[in-house]
Amino acid sequence: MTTSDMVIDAHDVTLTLGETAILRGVDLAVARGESVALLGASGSGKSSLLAVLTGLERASGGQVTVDGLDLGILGEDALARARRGRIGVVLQAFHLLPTITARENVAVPMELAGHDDAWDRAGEELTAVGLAHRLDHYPAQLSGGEQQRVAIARALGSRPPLVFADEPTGNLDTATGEAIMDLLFERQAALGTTLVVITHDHALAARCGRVVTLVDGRVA
Ligand SMILES: Nc1ncnc2c1ncn2[C@@H]1O[C@H](COP(=O)(O)OP(=O)(O)OP(=O)(O)O)[C@@H](O)[C@H]1O
Repeated sequence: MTTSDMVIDAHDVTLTLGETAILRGVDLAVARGESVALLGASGSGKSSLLAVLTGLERASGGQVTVDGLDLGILGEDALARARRGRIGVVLQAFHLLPTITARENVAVPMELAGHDDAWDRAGEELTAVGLAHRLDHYPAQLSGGEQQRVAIARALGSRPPLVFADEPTGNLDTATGEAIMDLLFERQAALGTTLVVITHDHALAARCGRVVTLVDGRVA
């Protein structure tokens, strides 16, 4: 496989905050269209690695390339643009804006990513995740599972090549969580998206094509 087939190509990544070595030489290569679980116990460094791979935190050492862009050499503005266009994120706690509707929550990031037809596409995305009847609802009017469906529509709406799902079922009961993962994998397969699922849940991790385990800031 060539480097260009890799959506994530990280070499010897270190992250040191204060005196603490948090990531200690992480190597991670994820191919286009792959689904990979990043599995690890609490404190193993999953969130820190996510922050580095999404450009929210700069690595202290090593090289991080995402969709062909070397994050280490980008300025802040270019990093922010890269995040908007290339990376979608589904978080555990939904993180929808409470004062705007489901449709607006999906449309706003699409507009920021430069899509002229964001409003129509937001409607289509929400329909694709089974929420055609909830377009004008505010987050507080939606169940936890429905809010997570909105979060999936929002993350995949701009068709980023790479989507991270950080404990995407964490706030949900088992059946709802499984339905959310079914939906996420279904949309990933339909769109050919690369998906990285960050989790401490072995059963969830096993549903991904490959499992990468982090132990104490290193890939085990
Ligand atoms: N700003 C910081 N300064 C110093 N240490 C930190 C900082 N942020 C995180 N850490 C430490 O880095 C280690 C990894 O934390 P991280 O949040 O990445 O782990 P995690 O695997 O995501 O854990 P969890 O599943 O509990 O969210 C932990 O020991 C944590 O205490």
